[in-house]
Amino acid sequence: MTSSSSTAVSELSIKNVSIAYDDIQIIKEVSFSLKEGQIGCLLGPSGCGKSTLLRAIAGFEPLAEGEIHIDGELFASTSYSLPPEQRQFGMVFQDIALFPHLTIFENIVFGIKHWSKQEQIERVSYLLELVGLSGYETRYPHSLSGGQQQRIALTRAMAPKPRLLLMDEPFSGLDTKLREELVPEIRQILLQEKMSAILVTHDQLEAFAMADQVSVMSDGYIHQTGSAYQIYHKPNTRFVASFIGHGDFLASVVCGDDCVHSDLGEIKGHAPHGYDAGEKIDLLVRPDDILHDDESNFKGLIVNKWFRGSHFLYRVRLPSGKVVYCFASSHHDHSVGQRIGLSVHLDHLVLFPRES
Ligand SMILES: Nc1ncnc2c1ncn2[C@@H]1O[C@H](COP(=O)(O)OP(=O)(O)OP(=O)(O)O)[C@@H](O)[C@H]1O
Repeated sequence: MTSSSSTAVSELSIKNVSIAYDDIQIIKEVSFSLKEGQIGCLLGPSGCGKSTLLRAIAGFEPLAEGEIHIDGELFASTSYSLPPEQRQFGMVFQDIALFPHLTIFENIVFGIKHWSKQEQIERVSYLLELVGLSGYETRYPHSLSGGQQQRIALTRAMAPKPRLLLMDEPFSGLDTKLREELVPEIRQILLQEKMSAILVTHDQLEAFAMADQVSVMSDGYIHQTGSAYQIYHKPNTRFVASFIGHGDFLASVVCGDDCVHSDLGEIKGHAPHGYDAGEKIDLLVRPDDILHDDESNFKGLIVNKWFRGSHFLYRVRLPSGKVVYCFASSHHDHSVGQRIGLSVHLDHLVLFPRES
């Protein structure tokens, strides 16, 4: 086999997949697809089933229901499973697991030893340049920093030109600063290689920085699959609304086809919301919907505050007694117990049926 015999771009389709351990359903009828060359993310709290779903895609878990296809070809169903080694997928894990006794070159060619020597040399040289580590061929893993080792782990997984790259919390062992640098860098590398990939993470900022589409999971279900913008601004369930970013639900009443009456007064949206006048609903309010404004007569009492460098995040008690988040520029340093002016910037109404 030569390097040209495998493809680096694939479309993945997960249809109605369920997975069970000892009759306990862990993954429940999940469906999503990933276009070729795109990066998807499975995002959710610990124990929601992200790794289980990723392992099933890799071929390590049997399906209790559903099908997995790559480019229209059946990879797994309840009665069939293409063996993992025949799927041509690459994998990167949190535990970097480079072989310590092998050089960087030997680590990277591990999955392409059947290629000709010349092809191996060209592939390693190309990939090392891509990840900014040209000339590291003869070094050993212990002489590399954590970020460099993770880049090599990625390089090793990409070397055979996998049809799909699966990454399970690959950045969680790295410190925050390094992660912030490395994540967008790796996204660029994957885009440049047009490599389809799926990232598992519980960190939403990492998901936002890496993925074209994010599937938000909870308790074995996928609640929503969409862009970072969609899941933040147009969450389709209460779970997504509260898991992604900060937010509060204000018990409100519909007062027209594009407006609601809430603790913030009457709020008019820019589009019809689909609820009937008089209906009781909950309105999602994000910190960036309520801004500190010295000129405003609408006041809130600060009950908590967090300095975030570029801004302050305040918890403020509204005149109604309800407590909400509020954004302020970092120069507006007020104390807990102080009353500050608030202005409401909310015209995209996200409403949910009232919970009793
Ligand atoms: N081999 C197994 N046998 C039985 N139950 C398992 C097995 N592997 C995982 N589970 C259970 O399945 C559920 C989902 O686990 P999974 O590791 O997929 O979650 P996760 O979202 O990746 O969590 P984390 O972010 O903590 O890694 C958990 O309740 C876990 O205890």
